[in-house]
Amino acid sequence: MSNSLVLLTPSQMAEADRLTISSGAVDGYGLMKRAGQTIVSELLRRYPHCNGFDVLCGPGNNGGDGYVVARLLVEMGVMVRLFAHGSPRPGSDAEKAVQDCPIGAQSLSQFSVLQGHAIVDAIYGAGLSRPLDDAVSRVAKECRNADVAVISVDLPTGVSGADGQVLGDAFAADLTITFFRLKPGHLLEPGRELCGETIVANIGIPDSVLGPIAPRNWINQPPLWRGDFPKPRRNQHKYSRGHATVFSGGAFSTGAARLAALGAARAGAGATTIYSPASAIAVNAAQLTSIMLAKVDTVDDLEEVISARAPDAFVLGPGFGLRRPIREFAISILQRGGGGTLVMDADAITAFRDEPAALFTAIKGSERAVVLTPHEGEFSRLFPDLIGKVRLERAGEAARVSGAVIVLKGPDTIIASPDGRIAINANGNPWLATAGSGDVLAGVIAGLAAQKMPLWEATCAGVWLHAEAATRFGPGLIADDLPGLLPPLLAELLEVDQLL
Ligand SMILES: NC(=O)C1=CN([C@@H]2O[C@H](COP(=O)(O)OP(=O)(O)OC[C@H]3O[C@@H](n4cnc5c(N)ncnc54)[C@H](O)[C@@H]3O)[C@@H](O)[C@H]2O)[C@@H](O)CC1
Ligand SMILES: [K+]
Repeated sequence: MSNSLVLLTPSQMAEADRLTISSGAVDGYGLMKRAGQTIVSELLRRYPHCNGFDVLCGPGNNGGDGYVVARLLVEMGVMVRLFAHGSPRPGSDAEKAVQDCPIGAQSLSQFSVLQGHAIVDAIYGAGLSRPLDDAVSRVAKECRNADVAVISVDLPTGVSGADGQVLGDAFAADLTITFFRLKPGHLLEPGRELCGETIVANIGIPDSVLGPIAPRNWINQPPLWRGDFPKPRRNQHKYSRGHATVFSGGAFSTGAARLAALGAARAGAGATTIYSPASAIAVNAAQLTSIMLAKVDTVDDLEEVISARAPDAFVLGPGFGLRRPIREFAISILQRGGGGTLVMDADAITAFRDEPAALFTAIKGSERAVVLTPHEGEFSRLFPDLIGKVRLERAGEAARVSGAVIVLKGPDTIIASPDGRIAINANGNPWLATAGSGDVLAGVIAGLAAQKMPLWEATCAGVWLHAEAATRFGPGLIADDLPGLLPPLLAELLEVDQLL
């Protein structure tokens, strides 16, 4: 699993600093000087024409980075105005940085925006622990409302590195420079938006510190799961490649199932079948070519089709409707042995709002693995106890409570495994906010799971592929386009030139 995709919480980052310092490789002030040096290089490269920099320093090490930046800029003859909020603890690295800084600081309360100056925000970073006080909020607001470039050190002051939430108020940066690894707050909204462009600087912390830290959060990018991505083999037949199935809604709502089925088939399932109620068979039949069709109205019908040809994956929920026996279908699939995966989306999630515990018990007692793909509304129906917690915590807790892989959908989709691993998706885009796109996603995940890709990895891959397809298509995307956009992405992932 790729080391470069690791996300570190602020406390894990503090541990990375501590391990680096205790290894003797570099001391704390040395790390701070390297951080300051990197920031200054970026400032000079990106803002060569500004009249000067206003460096705003807090009382901790984030402020310490700011004092190093101010010193280096002054030494280069650049105009600097320095503003301090609180003073560093005696004996701290930040205090050393103050002592080495050739210019004095005014109080932050004296600050007002000066046209032509860029702002270096070094008030709080990883140590932010409570809402900003009025003095800092006022400056954050003034900078947000002014036409001025803001460069934030580590994180925009006010944004929590742990979860991207705003504590009281926050700066909105054009550029955020963080160190060693991204933090969840750089990817989770609203933090991501407030960071502007984010870059990760190497300040000499060795990758070896990640061993003892054992991180559990990652950015969702192909190196996270490429090694598990299903590779077709010459000796496979269609069923051994993986059989995915999708439950259709009634005659007036069959499209969602077809979108999911096409998603599964394009993701590489060798065979895909739609289980349709008798009332919708004619509508489905008229629209399907390579996708197979079977009649399923009752739990008995379901048992029969499963016995005839045990599927590797099921998609239940999209367009299904709540008046038909959706809970019974879910429970029947879970209680029947046979392995494989059940992807539950939309109505399949909502159907259990009055008895979520019954679903979780069935999932935990089942031989099958489950993925739940709720958006926020569906999530709160199934996990009302978790309302009020931040998204990252909610997704992780929901996975533990339910025993399912959770895809908490949004601009920053989170994929949480019951074993505690979490990936945050970073390639989401506005084009995906279109009817039916979630149905395709459920199908793609089922298609990958049907090929025996490990489930959390399959889910991460599905979320990434789905978003990447939309990004490459851009404006005008409708969900019908998505399955057809997958082949070139698969070709890249599989490096087909080398495969055959
Ligand atoms: N050796 C290290 O640990 C390194 C740390 N670095 C910098 O150090 C930063 C973390 O430093 P710190 O842990 O000192 O934390 P911060 O500098 O972010 O915060 C300082 C302290 O302010 C107080 N505080 C937090 N929120 C507050 C609020 N809203 N109002 C008033 N006071 C508040 C807390 O007691 C906190 O410890 C990173 O963001 C990074 O910029 C870098 O210099 C690289 C090396
Ligand atoms: K900051």
